[in-house]
Amino acid sequence: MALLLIDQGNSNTKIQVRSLSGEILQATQSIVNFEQNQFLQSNKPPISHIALASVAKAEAKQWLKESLTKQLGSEVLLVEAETETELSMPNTKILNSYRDPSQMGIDRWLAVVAGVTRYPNRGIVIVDSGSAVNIELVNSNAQHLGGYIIPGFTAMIQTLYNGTGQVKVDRQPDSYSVEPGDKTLDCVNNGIAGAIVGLITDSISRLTAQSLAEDIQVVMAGGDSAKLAPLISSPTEIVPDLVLDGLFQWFNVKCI
Ligand SMILES: Nc1ncnc2c1ncn2[C@@H]1O[C@H](COP(=O)(O)OP(=O)(O)OP(=O)(O)O)[C@@H](O)[C@H]1O
Ligand SMILES: CC(C)(CO)[C@@H](O)C(=O)NCCC(=O)O
Ligand SMILES: [K+]
Repeated sequence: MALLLIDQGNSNTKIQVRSLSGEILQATQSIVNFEQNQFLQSNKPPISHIALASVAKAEAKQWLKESLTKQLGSEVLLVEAETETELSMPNTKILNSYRDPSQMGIDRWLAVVAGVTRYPNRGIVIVDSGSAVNIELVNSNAQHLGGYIIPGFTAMIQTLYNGTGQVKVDRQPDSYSVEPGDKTLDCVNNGIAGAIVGLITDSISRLTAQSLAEDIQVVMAGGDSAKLAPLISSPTEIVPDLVLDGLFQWFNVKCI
């Protein structure tokens, strides 16, 4: 018996097959063609449960849900953000800041589930830098204090490229700097890196002030985390599969 976990983002869909005890048996970054998908056809042990966390457009989510049921013959459990979620550790539940949790992207909530599971009783700032960058502030009582959503690096570059006559930067550097630039390329790249790093740094300061904690842990996921992490002065851990880890924790508590 195995569990299929899916994180459908706005650009990529990450997938893992795990045993019911959490061991990762298979992992892949994308599924394009279900009918020919070796990944889903070669599964041993057979998949008994499917959990889907999606922030994609309604049609893409529906297509994925239907394709999975057709291909694998199991119902798909569609996971959604909620007011509070019990964790596997005793007496720990995470509390949502959203008045209407149905408006919160499930990837954000699962990142909080995974972050608190990794760092219970600790103030955490979670940064997921993908198509969008979202930042979550969580205090040491597992209360989500709110967060931020800004365009990702690529989206910011594209906005300048499309919206101006002369700011035609079309590539990102291999590493980020926040030094003031002396040519267009550096002004744009360092400016965008500075905007993201500045918001992360401000989030750390806010959480420190609000929760009277000094040892804030930063947890990062998403395509830009390796480039952003060196610019953050607080302890930082990169957890590439943070959302899938959270999805497993969620399933483990609710369904196993
Ligand atoms: N080699 C790379 N290839 C693609 N993107 C990269 C690479 N290196 C860094 N990036 C950055 O990673 C971002 C994509 O990150 P990620 O793969 O986490 O996005 P995503 O899965 O589309 O996010 P979402 O969950 O929002 O859909 C790009 O916007 C880009 O800024
Ligand atoms: C912010 C993103 C795009 C990050 O993937 C996603 O979590 C989302 O679509 N959220 C919905 C809006 C919200 O969380 O308030
Ligand atoms: K993101």
